[in-house]
Amino acid sequence: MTDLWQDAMDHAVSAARGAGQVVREALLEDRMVMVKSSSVDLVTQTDQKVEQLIIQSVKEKFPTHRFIGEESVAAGEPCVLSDEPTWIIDPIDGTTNFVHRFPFVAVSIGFSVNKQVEFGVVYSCLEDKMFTARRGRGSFCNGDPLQVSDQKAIKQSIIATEFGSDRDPEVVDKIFSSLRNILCIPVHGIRSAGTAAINMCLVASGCVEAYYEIGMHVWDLAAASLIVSEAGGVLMDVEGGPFDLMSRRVIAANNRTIAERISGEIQAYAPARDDAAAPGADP
Ligand SMILES: O=P(O)(O)O[C@H]1[C@H](O)[C@@H](O)[C@H](O)[C@@H](O)[C@@H]1O
Ligand SMILES: [Mg+2]
Ligand SMILES: [Mg+2]
Repeated sequence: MTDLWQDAMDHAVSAARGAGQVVREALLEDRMVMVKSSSVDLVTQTDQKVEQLIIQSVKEKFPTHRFIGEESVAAGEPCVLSDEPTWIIDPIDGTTNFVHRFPFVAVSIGFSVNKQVEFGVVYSCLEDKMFTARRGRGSFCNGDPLQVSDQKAIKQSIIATEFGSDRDPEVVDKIFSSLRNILCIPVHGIRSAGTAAINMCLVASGCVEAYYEIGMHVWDLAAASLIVSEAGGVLMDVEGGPFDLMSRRVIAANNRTIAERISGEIQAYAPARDDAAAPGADP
């Protein structure tokens, strides 16, 4: 059976590869760092350039498609997930890593129709790993199939998380309280790659059993969420409900038991949703 979105997915893979080349070249040069919501929420000209390169190339081939791009939203574009075919782009996931040359940086391209992710592409540019997933057809890394870990015991698990860019002491207290609870289960270890997309691809690859975070955005999650679920993993809200792409909260795990155990240890809070300012969104 022909796949309606195969052409778009092929384009996403080639756009991500091209973007990765730009990112690698930029790492050899001086990087001018700017800030967005706070002094630790970083952006560079490379983030902006890569996003524009991807969007322009898509517009030429798929002129009716819509976009949610991290740097476009930062520049004032609306963040609307409609039923229309929508490209959800994080040009550099791991900008802080990129700025410091910490070697985990990804280009993330998700594609949704009817608010459902149809394919996801995460290119870990420095490792040269191309993670892909097509809904219903599995997840792959450089063409090899991915499968989540079969570990059932959280006490024999590695859990990934991130600290984000919110430095409100109350939020930081909650982050540390959750981390303490999970570490003291006890688990084998806690890891942070510095990019949500790569953390989730590590879950899909079976290297870590779960990843959780509050505060990242739809562009960090869209592509990798499908890569996790197509590798056999589960996605859940941090309070145990269904995963919501726009809620800025996620647990991605190898199985439901581990996801639920983590959810029981998290001190949850609710940052403003990605669609909070969208027309018709709940206040
Ligand atoms: O801003 P970038 O580097 O695209 O994305 C990062 C998120 O902003 C941050 O909240 C998260 O902790 C980090 O993992 C993510 O990749
Ligand atoms: Mg990101
Ligand atoms: Mg980014």
